Amino acid sequence: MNVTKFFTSFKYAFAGIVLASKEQNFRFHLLSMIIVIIAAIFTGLSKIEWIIIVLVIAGMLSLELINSAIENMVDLATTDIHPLAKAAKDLAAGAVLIFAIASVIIAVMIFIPKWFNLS
Ligand SMILES: Nc1ncnc2c1ncn2[C@@H]1O[C@H](COP(=O)(O)OP(=O)(O)OP(=O)(O)O)[C@@H](O)[C@H]1O
Repeated sequence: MNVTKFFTSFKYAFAGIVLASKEQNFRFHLLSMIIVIIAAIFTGLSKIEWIIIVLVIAGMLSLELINSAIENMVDLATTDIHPLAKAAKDLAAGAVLIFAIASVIIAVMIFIPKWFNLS
């Protein structure tokens, strides 16, 4: 195993996250993540609820990075207006939207019963 190559790939992966942090959508997700973590700390979650929250946050941020990567690849492939370019970008954006909706539903299912003593 090449240790130098292994750590270099970490450097590039981290550069990707830094690059994404300049985008408005990613910053919105980062802000949401901070709010959710603060809410989770004050609400008091079980271990399994924390696991779900961590998975949802990681999934959301990862999906946003993949969406940005697809947008960049499409822009690199063509500067023309093309239905396939539109489809690629819209499909990626759709994937982000589906996960975002699921994340909100999961957050509501975890937090609301605790806040209003419904569980
Ligand atoms: N080359 C293209 N051909 C056809 N439609 C395109 C093309 N590029 C973008 N579009 C359409 O315009 C929309 C906005 O494109 P844009 O490149 O601004 O992406 P975006 O989703 O707004 O990304 P960002 O997160 O950078 O704002 C896309 O979702 C797509 O529907």
